[in-house]
Amino acid sequence: MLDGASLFLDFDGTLTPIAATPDGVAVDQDLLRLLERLRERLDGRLAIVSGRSVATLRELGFSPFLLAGTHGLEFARPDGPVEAPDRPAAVDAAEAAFHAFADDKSGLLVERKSISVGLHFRGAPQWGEEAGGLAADLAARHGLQLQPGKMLFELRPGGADKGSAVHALMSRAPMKAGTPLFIGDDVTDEEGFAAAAELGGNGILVGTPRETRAGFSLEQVAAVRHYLQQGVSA
Ligand SMILES: O=P(O)(O)OC[C@H]1O[C@H](O[C@H]2O[C@H](CO)[C@@H](O)[C@H](O)[C@H]2O)[C@H](O)[C@@H](O)[C@@H]1O
Repeated sequence: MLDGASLFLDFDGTLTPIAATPDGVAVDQDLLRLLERLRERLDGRLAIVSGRSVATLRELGFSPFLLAGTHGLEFARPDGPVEAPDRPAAVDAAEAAFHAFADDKSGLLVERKSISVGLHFRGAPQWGEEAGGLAADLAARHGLQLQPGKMLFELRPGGADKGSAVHALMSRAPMKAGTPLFIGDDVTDEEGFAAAAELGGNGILVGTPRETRAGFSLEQVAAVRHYLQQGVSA
């Protein structure tokens, strides 16, 4: 399936196991070398499509790759400038409200991102329902998009998702020369799977089986790594 593919890779939960906190993830040199070799084999048709900001993806080591960050709101060519909307004042207001809710509750964490903000409750799942209610209220009040994730509620500007990112990248070189294959684990990856299918490609869901628009599955991050390694050596 990798032959002739334009490969779209999610990051958290796909290329690296889920960690207790956003800062707890690590990107090893073996992974970066593997992705570089794969990109070479695919004539450049490899992109990382993540909920992380482009700035964070670059801090993690992905500067030399084609990137779509913040769930399709930001784009950057390898080592090139970042195309992104400005951070709206509404996101700052939501961030302040998240802090007012979270700062006196052990285990909750507010993640400030370039043009969005996340409220993580992995360290305090008992607050998940209330955190979701707050995030929904703030989304409605400030005209923001509510993006649920894994033990996480994010608020961001609307108008894009991982599906629109796939469509945008597939309209340009180098990705447009291949058939899209989207690999991801999260609900936010479903739009990516759907877009890949609309364009004649497919998706691979990583992790616990669920209703999905992906046609294939891999059970865990280690299996993704193995699959990509096979793609390089085939
Ligand atoms: O689209 P992705 O690359 O999968 O990014 C989605 C979000 O991932 C991060 O949060 C998730 O991973 C954390 C580290 O493993 C984990 O602690 C958290 O519970 C998960 O929700 C990241 O922090 C977010 O900014 C991304 O949007």
